[in-house]
Amino acid sequence: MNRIIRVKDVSIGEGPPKVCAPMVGSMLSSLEEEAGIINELACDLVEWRVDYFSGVMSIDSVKEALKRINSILMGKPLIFTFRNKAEGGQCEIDAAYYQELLSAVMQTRLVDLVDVELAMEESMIRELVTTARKNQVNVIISSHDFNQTPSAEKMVQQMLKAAELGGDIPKLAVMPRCSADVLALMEATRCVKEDHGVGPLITMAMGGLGMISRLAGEVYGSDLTFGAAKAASAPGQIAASELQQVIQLIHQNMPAINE
Ligand SMILES: O=C1C[C@@](O)(C(=O)O)C[C@@H](O)[C@@H]1O
Repeated sequence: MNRIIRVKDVSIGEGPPKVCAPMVGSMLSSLEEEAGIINELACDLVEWRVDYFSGVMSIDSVKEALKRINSILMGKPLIFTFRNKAEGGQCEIDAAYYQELLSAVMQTRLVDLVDVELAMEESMIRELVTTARKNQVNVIISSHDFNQTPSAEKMVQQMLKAAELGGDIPKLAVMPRCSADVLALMEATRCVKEDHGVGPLITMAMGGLGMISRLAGEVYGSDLTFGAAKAASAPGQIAASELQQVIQLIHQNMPAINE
């Protein structure tokens, strides 16, 4: 399944890792401002972290905001993410509303990718994947651990499970406690990509210790990384423009083996 996902004119899974800037505004006015800033940034995609939005409990408000955001963003592919508190998000919603929200948003066809958490019930994940397919939306299936880094074996299993459930892009974010944890995240990513042939992938070790993983994805197999526009959405995220410079530097020096 190691393939290339094409969203608008961005190819995820080939060339240098793509840079995604998160939008974290709580009001429509701040989201509009962020979308304007992102238009000027050297980033490839945008993520709307809707768990930061004050209108998140109204599907109509979310749809309205989505239309507005889309009209400002000049064709950059959009990832729609509701991040539950247990996985580092701002608030918690029940499973039924999570499904209703994501399904309604996919049906607008105003998003290119949607983030679905691996911790959700399997049956719900499969239903969301079916809705995504019907609406030509790609699915990221994600898992986050803000406290620790699981064993490399467990991380491999999590990514393979995400792919088995129909995810187009498995994603894993973990918190390293030592340099061995950072290396374990990288090794797990390499193993899923090279030994199991599954990809594209998005992985990162968070915090300062993990920052190298946000820069060096092309070396070990992560195809997309998050860089801050107005504000960071996770520990260890650096400014998207600085991130892009380092990614391009690494890319220019990569041997042809990864071309
Ligand atoms: O899952 C992720 C990755 C992330 O947590 C990071 O560490 O950059 C940032 C989030 O906005 C995104 O949804």
